[in-house]
Amino acid sequence: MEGEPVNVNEFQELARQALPKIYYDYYSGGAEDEYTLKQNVEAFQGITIRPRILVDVSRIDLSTTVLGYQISVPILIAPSAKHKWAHPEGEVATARAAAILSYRSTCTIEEVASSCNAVRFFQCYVYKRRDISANLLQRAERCGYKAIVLTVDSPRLGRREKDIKNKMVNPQLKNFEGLISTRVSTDDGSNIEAFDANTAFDASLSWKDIGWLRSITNLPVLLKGVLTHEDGG
Ligand SMILES: Cc1cc2nc3c(=O)[nH]c(=O)nc-3n(C[C@H](O)[C@H](O)[C@H](O)COP(=O)(O)O)c2cc1C
Repeated sequence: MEGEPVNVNEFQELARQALPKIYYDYYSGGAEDEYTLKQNVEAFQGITIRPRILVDVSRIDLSTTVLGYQISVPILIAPSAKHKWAHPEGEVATARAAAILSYRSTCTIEEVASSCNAVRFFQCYVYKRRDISANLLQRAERCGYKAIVLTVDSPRLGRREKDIKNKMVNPQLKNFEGLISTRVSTDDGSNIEAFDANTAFDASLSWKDIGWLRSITNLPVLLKGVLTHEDGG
C-alpha cells in the first residue's frame, strides 16, 4: 500500500499485516462458510444515497439523540469482544468514540466508565449463572451506563470456522474475575465456542426472562439482534 491508509479496506489490510493470524481471523471472520458475512457486505454495497441538490450545506450538524441523550454523530459502535488483542488500550480507546461495551470486553466496565464522559450502553448476554449477569448489570448501572443492550440472536455462538481451525483461545476476561473462569482449554476446535456452549450461555432464555432482567436493573433494556418483523411486532 502506498502512503497513509485512506479507507476502511486499507486499515483492514494493515491490521492483517500487523496482527497474529489467530486474532485477525477472529475479528474478520464469520460463521458457516462466511455466507452471511458476504451477503451483508453485498447488501451494504447495494444501498444508494439519493443526494438532494441545491441545499445549503455550509453548516452541518449531525448531532442527534439516542434514548434522549445527545450524541454528536448518529454512529454507535456495535458491541464486539476482546479489543485488547488489537491494541493495548482496548475498549477504553473505542469508548472514547462511541460504543456499546461488550459483555466480553478486555477492559473492565469500570475502566471504560472512568476513561471519558461519553454516553455509553452496556451489552449483555444471560449466562446460565444468573448471578453473573446480575453482577455485571449492577456494576454497569453503578458506573453510569445509560442502557442495557441484551443480545438475543445468539443462544449459541455461530460456528466460526476460522476460530475452530485456529484453535482460538479463550482468555480470562477481567470483568469475570472472581466470578467464573472464562479460560477454557480443549483440544477440540475453538475454545470460545467450548466456553459458550458448555459453560456460559443460557440456551433456555426466552421472552419471560426479559421480565427478570428488567426486575434487576433500573436502566432501559434494548434487544439487540431482532431479525424478523414477527419478533419486532
Ligand atoms: C469480532 C467480533 C466480536 C463481536 N462480539 C460481540 C459481542 O461481544 N456481543 C455482541 O452482542 N455482539 C458481538 N458481535 C456482533 C456485532 O455486534 C454485530 O452484531 C455483528 O458484527 C453484525 O454487524 P456488522 O454486519 O456491522 O458486522 C461481534 C462481532 C465481531 C465481528
